[in-house]
Amino acid sequence: MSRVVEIRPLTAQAFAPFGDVLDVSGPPDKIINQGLCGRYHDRAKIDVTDGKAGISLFKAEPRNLPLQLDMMERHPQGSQAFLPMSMDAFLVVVAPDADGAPGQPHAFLTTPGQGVNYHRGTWHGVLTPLHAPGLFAVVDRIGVGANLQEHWFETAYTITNHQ
Ligand SMILES: NC(=O)N[C@@H](O)C(=O)O
Ligand code: NI
Repeated sequence: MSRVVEIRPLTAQAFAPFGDVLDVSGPPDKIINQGLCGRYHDRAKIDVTDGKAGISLFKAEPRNLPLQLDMMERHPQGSQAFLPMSMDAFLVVVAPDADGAPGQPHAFLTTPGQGVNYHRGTWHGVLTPLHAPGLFAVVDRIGVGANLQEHWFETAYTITNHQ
């Protein structure tokens, strides 16, 4: 079984088993502010137990491709959304659960301005910008107690895009 994962363009359909895609493709749900703003209303499921939803900022180092994926993680007590604060694509890696560990990873490239919201318990790679400044707003659980399960692969996957 190849440990090479090809990056594909992110689509809401392909990502649906793992979470929500946030973007302004298509018409807005509401026009507000005297017709000067489109509201894309309630587009992601925030799901938190034993705590509250909070907004944090992440400033992450950009990575180069191909990427060695050594670890995936999940948050059993809450969803986690990454909303870019720059118009740069970033890498999103997710996997189904396979008996308590990540199954086959899937790698996606966002389009500039797209964000993602991992559903509670979705295996994912850590935030992986591909361009500076790597600045994101993050909406996730603020609470006490552990909310992070990591899985370190014995053999890393290689995340690549041949473009
Ligand atoms: N641990 C943390 O706050 N960040 C990770 O959850 C991540 O997905 O980047
Ligand atoms: Ni996370």
